[in-house]
Order: sequence, then structure tokens, then C-alpha cells
Amino acid sequence: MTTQHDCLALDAADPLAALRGQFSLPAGITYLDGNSLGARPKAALRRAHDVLEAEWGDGLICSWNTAGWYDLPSRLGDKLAPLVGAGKGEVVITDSTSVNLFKALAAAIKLQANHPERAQRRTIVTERDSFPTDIYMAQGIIEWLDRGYTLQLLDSWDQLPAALHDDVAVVMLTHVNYRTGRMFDMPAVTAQAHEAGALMIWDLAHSAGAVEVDLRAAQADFAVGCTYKYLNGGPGAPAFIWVPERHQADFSQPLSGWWAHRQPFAMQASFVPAAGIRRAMCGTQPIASLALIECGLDVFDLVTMAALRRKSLALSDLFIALVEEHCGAHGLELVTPLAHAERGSHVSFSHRHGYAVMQSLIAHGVIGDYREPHVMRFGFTPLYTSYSEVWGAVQTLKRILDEGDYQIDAARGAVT
Ligand SMILES: Cc1ncc(COP(=O)(O)O)c(C=O)c1O
Ligand SMILES: Nc1c(O)cccc1C(=O)C[C@H](N)C(=O)O
Repeated sequence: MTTQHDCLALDAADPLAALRGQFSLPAGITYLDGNSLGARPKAALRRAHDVLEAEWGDGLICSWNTAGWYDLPSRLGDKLAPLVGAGKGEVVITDSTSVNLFKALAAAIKLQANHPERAQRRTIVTERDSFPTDIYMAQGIIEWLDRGYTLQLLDSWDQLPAALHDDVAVVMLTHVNYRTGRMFDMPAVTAQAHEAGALMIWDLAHSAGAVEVDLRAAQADFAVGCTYKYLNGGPGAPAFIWVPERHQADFSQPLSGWWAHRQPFAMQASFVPAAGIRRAMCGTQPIASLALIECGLDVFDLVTMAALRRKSLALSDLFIALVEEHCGAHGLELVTPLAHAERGSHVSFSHRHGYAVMQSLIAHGVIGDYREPHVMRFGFTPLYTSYSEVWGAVQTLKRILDEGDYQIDAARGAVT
């Protein structure tokens, strides 16, 4: 049995505790939703001010050259790269995760279509439980191509081996599932896809900055992910795309805007792709938003992913144990795997009134979120979450459930 006193002792001994000071978090709030939108690094306010006042206000158009705006997507990509096991020159921060997925899928389909033995393959495999935008982007590209491609949706992750037949061109999976928090064994699954002759694309939205990822060691083919969750880049901050060096020369994507051109300012009438990772870009980047990502990435210089992962698992283990001990009588069902190797950095419990309970939690200062059907999600971000906050969150949940202090017919906001 863990007590509040034990949690305070864990905080006192936590080597990462001081990192919370890097973030601006409102007093009295326990923030367990860094898996949707990370907290604001304190440094971002100053950076926003500098970008708007000095770089935009004073520097005007000259800042594309003088303030490093032009190279920002690839410079920040290099800074992010070690967090996902990518090499220098292999990551660019640009566009949204959805758009980057479109580019990666298009490039993978083309690579296979140009392969002498795989050109006839027409199946793309993903999970039915993928974050919907991944499915929608695949459906969009299939419909637009109109060349007989089909999307095979797995109803359960263990159906993958059987699904890897000789028509599969591409496997596209989310490393850590947005709803369940379940994590795939990236090297093993990538190897299975390759053995079947398929290319492997990973969506790292819930992995980057949350769990240890080594894309190069896994020999994955492409990856995408967002910066606004565990990387604390800010709402709607641009996403990233990883194209390993070995695929860059053959990486061809149809959103061939001028920022992907070898010489954008040569203003030529025909498209010639840039030699390296810049060919994964499209058009002009949102500099004000992009610049803030650096403040989130800088915090990762102060810590290792191994240390973050250790604390993340300790926080989620504690949460699961406390919920089961204190709230066990209330029909909560753990959706997230218990095995560490299969768990990301958030924990989901389903409850038949999950939405209403989550709204009550939020009203009482514990912010998580809700996903259909019935799933309450709690994200653990070891950079700024303490063990005593986990204790407090579970006590609040217990009180709400014990007292039935939630409104079953609570009106829904557009974002849940
Ligand atoms: C797995 C996954 N992929 C993609 C996205 C979103 O993509 P976008 O940033 O394009 O909205 C999310 C969350 O929003 C996600 O959880
Ligand atoms: N991207 C989001 C948004 O635009 C609004 C609200 C939430 C989000 C999220 O990131 C949701 C998140 N990907 C999820 O796992 O559900």
C-alpha cells in the first residue's frame, strides 16, 4: 500500500524534480494531458517576444537570412533527431503530422511501385484503432491514386503477422496507441514487415519525448510525429518527418512545393527536389510557431530519455496501483497494458460515464481528457509531473466516484 507520505518521499528523491521549474503551470492544477498538448516552457514567452519584436518587427524580411528562419526547419529537425534515434540531416520539422503522413505514404507507395519485384503490391495495412487522421490520410491517398490500392484495417494488433501477405506494400502503425497507450515492439514489427517485403512507416505522435525510440536501430523506413505533445512545442506547432539517409535519394512526394526545390530562389519553371531532407518540405513555414519548438527541445538537453522513461513508468505504475486500490469498487477498467514493454506514457481507464467523470475531474483541477468510447486518458509527463500530484489526482477521482459528483448529461465541448 502506497501512502501520501511515500509519494512525498519519492518526490524528494526524484532526480528530475527540478525540471518542473522549466515550465509554466497554473497553481492548483494537476496537468495530466501532456499527451494532447504539452505545457508551456517558461522560455517560450521570451522567445515569442523576440521573434515578434526583434526578428519580425525590426528584422522584417531580412530575418529569413539574418535570424536563421530559412534553415529553422532542418536545424530544429537535427535537434529533435537524437530523441527518436535519427541521424543528422534526416529530420525536418514542417507541416502537420497528417500532411507528413501523406508525404511518407506517397513516397513509400512510389518506392514499392518502382521496385522490380514489388510493383504489383496494392495493400496498405494499418490498425482500425489508429488515430483517425492516419486512416483518413491513407483513404484519401488511395482514392486519389485510383490504382487499385486497398486499406486493410487490423482489428487487433496480434493480427499483423497473418496480415503480412505478399500483396502488402506498406505497413503504417502508430507506435503508442492514442487511446489505449499500448506500445508496439518497433524493431520486431519493422523486421516482420520487411521480411514480408513491405515498407514500414511509424507515427510517433505519442512516442517522441515520451518513450525511448531508435528508428535507425529498428531500420524503419519513414516516421512522422508531432511536437505539441510531449515535446512541448505549443498548440498546433509544426510536426516532423524522418526520412533516413538510405531512402533520401529516392524519396519522392507529390506536395512538391518550392521549399522542397533544390534552389527555391532560382525561380525555375520545373521542379528539381532538394538533395537532402528538405525535399520532404512543401511551402513557407509558420516561423513564429516553429521558433517556439526550440524552447521545448532545449529542455531535453537537461535529461536523458532513459531517465525520463524510468520516471514515466514509475508515475504510471503508481497511478494504476492507486486507482485500483482506492477506486476499485467503481467499475473502472484498465485499458492500458501492465507490461512495461507494451506501455507508452499515458494510462487509460474506461468507465461508462467516462466523459462526465473527466469533466468533473477537470472542474476540480485534474486535467486529463476523454476519447470515445468511454475512455478517460491520463498522460504522465515526467518533466513536470510529481508523484504527489498522482496521489492527489487519484484522491480527487476517488471522491468524485464515491460521491457520484459528476453530471451524466454534461454538455460536450467541441474538443473532448
Ligand atoms: C497518432 C496521432 N497521429 C496524428 C495526430 C494528429 O495529427 P495533426 O497534428 O495533423 O492533427 C494525432 C493527434 O492529434 C495522433 O494522436
Ligand atoms: N491535435 C489536437 C487538437 O488539434 C485538439 C485537441 C487535441 C488534439 C490532440 O492532439 C489529440 C491527440 N492526438 C489524441 O491522441 O487524441
